[in-house]
Amino acid sequence: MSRYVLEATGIGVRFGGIQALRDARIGVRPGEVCGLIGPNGAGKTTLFDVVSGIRRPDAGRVMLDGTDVTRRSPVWRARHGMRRTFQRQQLFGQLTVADNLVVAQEWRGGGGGLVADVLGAPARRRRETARRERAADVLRTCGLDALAPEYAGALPVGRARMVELARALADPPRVLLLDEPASGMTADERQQLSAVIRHLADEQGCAVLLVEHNVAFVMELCARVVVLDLGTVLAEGTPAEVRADARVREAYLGTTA
Ligand SMILES: Nc1ncnc2c1ncn2[C@@H]1O[C@H](COP(=O)(O)OP(=O)(O)OP(=O)(O)O)[C@@H](O)[C@H]1O
Repeated sequence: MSRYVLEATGIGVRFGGIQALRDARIGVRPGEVCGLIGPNGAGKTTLFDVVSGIRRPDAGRVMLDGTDVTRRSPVWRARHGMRRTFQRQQLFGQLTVADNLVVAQEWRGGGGGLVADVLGAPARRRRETARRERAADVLRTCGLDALAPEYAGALPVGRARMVELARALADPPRVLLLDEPASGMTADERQQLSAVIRHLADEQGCAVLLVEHNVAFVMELCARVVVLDLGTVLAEGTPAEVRADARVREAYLGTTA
């Protein structure tokens, strides 16, 4: 089995008197879809924040492709192929769906700076065209092409969530972190979401880690599931192994699956 492209080990995070994470760990391999589940307050979002670089842990380390990135910024991690979405939507509501995806590629710079922007230098225009084409491709992959000219702020929640995913894909990620991607989606939308995530993992070798409260969705999509409880890993394995685990049933699944 291939090694982890993303691995966090021994992670500890404390908020005042609350030990949110204690010796927590998570790893994802290229082409793997891994689910992170657990009861409210288990520490899932905190672990996500540590992995994506938003929060520095008090203990432990995060490795990306064999490099210790524990002290690297979220931007540095993004430049090295890591993308994430958030529980709360982060789209630019006054921009169209297509423009949201174009903007997501702007961090690479346009080439030539402000002067090139103002003068409309050919290299700048070519880059803009390439970004628009890339945006159109990703929207097609996500089944969103019809929404390209719509304002992102006017979309129903399930569609907006899908656009968030599309935006995270505008620059092809090697590691994708999805926080509650299916929340607010209809059953059809969830199915479409699953298909896009599977395509990313299977065809592009992307490593996907997702936090999701919809346990049925996780169990169907993910090859491996990690269960967090009280800030530490309670169990880990295939969906069938996790479902059969007595401690997991007692702490979590007993009431939800
Ligand atoms: N900024 C913060 N300040 C203080 N305590 C926090 C903070 N963020 C999280 N916590 C606490 O840390 C623990 C883990 O929270 P976290 O949000 O990571 O859990 P979660 O598993 O994502 O929960 P949920 O499923 O409800 O989103 C909880 O006890 C929470 O109250």
